[in-house]
Amino acid sequence: MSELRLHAVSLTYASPRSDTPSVLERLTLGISRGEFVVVLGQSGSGKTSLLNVAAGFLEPTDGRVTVDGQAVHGPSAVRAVVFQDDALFPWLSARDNVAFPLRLRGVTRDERARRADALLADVGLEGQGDKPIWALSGGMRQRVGIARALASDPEFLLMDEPLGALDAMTRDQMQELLLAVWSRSNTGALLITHSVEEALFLATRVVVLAAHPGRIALSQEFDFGRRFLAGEAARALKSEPGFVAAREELIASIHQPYFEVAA
Ligand SMILES: Nc1ncnc2c1ncn2[C@@H]1O[C@H](COP(=O)(O)OP(=O)(O)OP(=O)(O)O)[C@@H](O)[C@H]1O
Repeated sequence: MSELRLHAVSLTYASPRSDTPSVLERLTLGISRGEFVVVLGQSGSGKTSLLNVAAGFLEPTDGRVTVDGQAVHGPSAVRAVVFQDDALFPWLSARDNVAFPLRLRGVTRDERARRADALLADVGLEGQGDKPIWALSGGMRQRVGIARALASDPEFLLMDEPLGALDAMTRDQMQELLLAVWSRSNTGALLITHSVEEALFLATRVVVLAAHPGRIALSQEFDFGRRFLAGEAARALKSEPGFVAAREELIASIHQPYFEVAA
């Protein structure tokens, strides 16, 4: 089983001051294919920094990042990233946005269009390929972003607040879609969110970061998402006593002093 792993990763942003504190300190975290890891933590606890290190956008100051034990440096198609603001090319159609990574890989024009349309259908946008980006709603744009990330056939899907800008109803629908896409694509997912409910619903494992310096304060497994995929209703799961109790415990843990655990 393929694994993306951060080994004792520390990160300090370059600063002229020598006493700049670490943003991440000796943080160890593994994400296997088939796992859905969701990271919670107070603002400034280092969540985005952690994702940027995992994606290869930032090189750790200390420690290392591996995929299947092999050290990785820099971004790669194996670790696809979905951003909060979708980061699409506004002058291209939905299809051409999704096809873009395929174009970089030299896939022929017809094959690109065929695969892009299939990926759009996978995220519920069948027949919408010709639409320009500006004609799509926020939720639809985010779906195009997810389809584009999947186009490179990644092993890992890294998502920084992908649903943060959406209204509550669209966000609920997109959570369900994310679970379906994750399950079908058999990727390892790493998602950052400020929503404890979203974390609980999606995650096979929730990781809470403690701040200053960013480190893992809590790592706990859940199965609400898997139960949803097995046919249970989302609303029923989210109002279950076990879900509500876990939500309250996670909220409390985000605001507490911590001891360190390895994930
Ligand atoms: N490019 C940068 N240069 C210097 N410091 C940075 C940079 N990016 C982030 N930081 C600092 O690193 C710390 C962690 O930031 P990060 O964005 O990773 O936290 P976060 O948990 O994602 O926060 P939020 O929930 O508000 O998005 C913060 O103190 C932030 O000010």
